[in-house]
Amino acid sequence: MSLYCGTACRRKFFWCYRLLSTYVTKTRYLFELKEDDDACKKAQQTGAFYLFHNLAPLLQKSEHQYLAPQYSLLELERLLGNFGQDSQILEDSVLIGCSEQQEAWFALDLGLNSSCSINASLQKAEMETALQGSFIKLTKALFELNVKDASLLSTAQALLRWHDAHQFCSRSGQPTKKNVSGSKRVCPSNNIIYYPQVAPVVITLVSDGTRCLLVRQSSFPKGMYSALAGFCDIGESLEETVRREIAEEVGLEVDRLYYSASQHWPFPNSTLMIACHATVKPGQTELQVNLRELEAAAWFSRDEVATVLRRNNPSNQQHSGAVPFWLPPKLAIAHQLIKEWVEKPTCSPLPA
Ligand SMILES: NC(=O)c1ccc[n+]([C@@H]2O[C@H](COP(=O)([O-])OP(=O)(O)OC[C@H]3O[C@@H](n4cnc5c(N)ncnc54)[C@H](O)[C@@H]3O)[C@@H](O)[C@H]2O)c1
Ligand SMILES: [Mg+2]
Repeated sequence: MSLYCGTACRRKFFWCYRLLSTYVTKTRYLFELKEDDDACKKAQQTGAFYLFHNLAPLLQKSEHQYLAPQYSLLELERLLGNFGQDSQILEDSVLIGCSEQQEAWFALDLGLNSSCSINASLQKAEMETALQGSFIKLTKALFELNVKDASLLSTAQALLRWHDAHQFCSRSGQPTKKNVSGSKRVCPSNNIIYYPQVAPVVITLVSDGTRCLLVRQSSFPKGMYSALAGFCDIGESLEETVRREIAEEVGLEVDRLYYSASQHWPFPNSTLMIACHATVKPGQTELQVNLRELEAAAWFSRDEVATVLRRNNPSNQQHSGAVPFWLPPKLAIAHQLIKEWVEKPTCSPLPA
């Protein structure tokens, strides 16, 4: 096919373009911004910025939840000017998404010490006053954000953290340079390209048919039980990770395995949580808890779990000195997995 195919072809392209869904158009636009530094710089002119300070997002408290305010490039430049700061810090911003109307969204950390920002450590309290908000740890705020902001800020924090931790090439020791969107970093001395990393983690709700297995680590908030989770080792398939983790942590052998859903999880670093249901053979349910990994593990009936899901707020629970039993909050995939088990006793098997 020749490169130039005339009016008919242009018309065809026009119709193809018109037929693209909003989702596809948005995805193609984001792809262009990731690849093309000039296009991304242009998008910053009309884009919106979310602010962080040492990886804590700037939030404003409304009646029942936190809201994440956005700022235009002009507003940011004015703000930086008021604080006597160089607008060079804007080069540290990372692309985190865009609206359906193709307004690009960026995240910028005003408190991290980055190689390309001269005065990166701005006064936190003064910034908060000027911005009429507070920089709040994501571990505290995540569950009080709407779904869209929770997802955007999780992505933003993961990307900002990755850039902060990958300032130097692990081969040459030289400073790496980020592209405008922040989708990669390159070592100018040897052209090695570094891409943001995600660690795959499986999270599995094990059932014996009538009961499910819930576990707790000593690091969990008091009284909270969750499904069993573990990082994938190099060389493993997801199925192998599930079998190994369950054997390692509670001494059980998996009989059948079903995929459920997945979720990006920002804590403690960026992980991709892959959620599964698993069953063990009837009669092979005796737990041998690995106390190096877990503080406790136990079987719970459907009724017990359903009751806890209905009143799942530790502070609402009336208890006479006893530690309340509760489950992870709605936003966590563990919650969705447990709810799915309570509502749908049988799940469809993983497609071959
Ligand atoms: N979103 C949810 O609903 C949910 C629920 C439970 C756990 N999680 C997340 O799952 C993750 C893994 O759970 P776990 O702690 O039981 O895993 P785990 O059972 O694999 O134990 C953690 C240990 O694995 C090792 N490890 C191997 N690869 C690692 C890597 N890439 N990063 C960090 N440590 C690594 C470390 O020694 C670490 O102490 C945790 O980060 C936790 O935040 C999320
Ligand atoms: Mg684990």
